[in-house]
Amino acid sequence: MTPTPPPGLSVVIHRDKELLAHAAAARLVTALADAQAAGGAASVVLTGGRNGNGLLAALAASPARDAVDWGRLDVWWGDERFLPHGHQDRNDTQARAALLDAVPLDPERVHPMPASDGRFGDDPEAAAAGYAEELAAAAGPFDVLLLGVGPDTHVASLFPGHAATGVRDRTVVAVREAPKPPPTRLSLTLPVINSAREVWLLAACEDKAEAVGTALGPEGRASGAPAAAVAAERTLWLLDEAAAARLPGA
Ligand SMILES: O=C1O[C@H](COP(=O)(O)O)[C@@H](O)[C@H](O)[C@H]1O
Repeated sequence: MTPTPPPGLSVVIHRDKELLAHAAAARLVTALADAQAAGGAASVVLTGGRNGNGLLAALAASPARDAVDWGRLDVWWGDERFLPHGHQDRNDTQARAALLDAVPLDPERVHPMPASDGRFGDDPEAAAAGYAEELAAAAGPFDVLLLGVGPDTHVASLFPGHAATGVRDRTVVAVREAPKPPPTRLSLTLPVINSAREVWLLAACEDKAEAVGTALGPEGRASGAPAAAVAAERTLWLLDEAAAARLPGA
């Protein structure tokens, strides 16, 4: 029997990763346009990784993208690889290439996490504190926060069993010795992630099936999977069939 999901959590399964990217992009256009209609501005927190960048590329290719008023969108990041500005492995470099450079954003509303050659120098703790200050100065909860799910169940740069994953007293944390390169990263913490109005977790392809099965399986949070600890007002898992293959009842 398939267990009943906790309140606020839902799972949508698409045929394959391309359809997932296009459907998630369409969903994001609607969510941001709705938030702007209701409140004037909207905010989104971007993720790195294959599925997050796939969504942004699908959005760039969609004629519906202009339903978003890009000049009234605040863009934040959920995590960043702590590398020099413009490095090709930085999540913000990849997001700019996939979408951001192609839409008329207000540069003042784009909030990349600091780079290792930026104003805090090569000091990730100072950079995390600086981003936390920037966040604190912003109004209101995020409208949509995107998370890619790693094959080890990590989200943002919160890895299973890693000290940063347990941090509850800050909004942004420096991550050292991450198991996935590069080892030094910055990440939002779980309390701020869970304070978003909506969090969407994206996972596609076979290599994510075990992680998805663990996070959404009977053990849930007790599994220690960071992805299982994500619980916002609305938590939406957006999967393809391959990533959903080990869900309970699949
Ligand atoms: O390193 C990272 O990995 C995850 C997942 O990436 P994927 O390529 O396995 O989908 C991503 O969510 C995170 O933002 C990123 O820094």
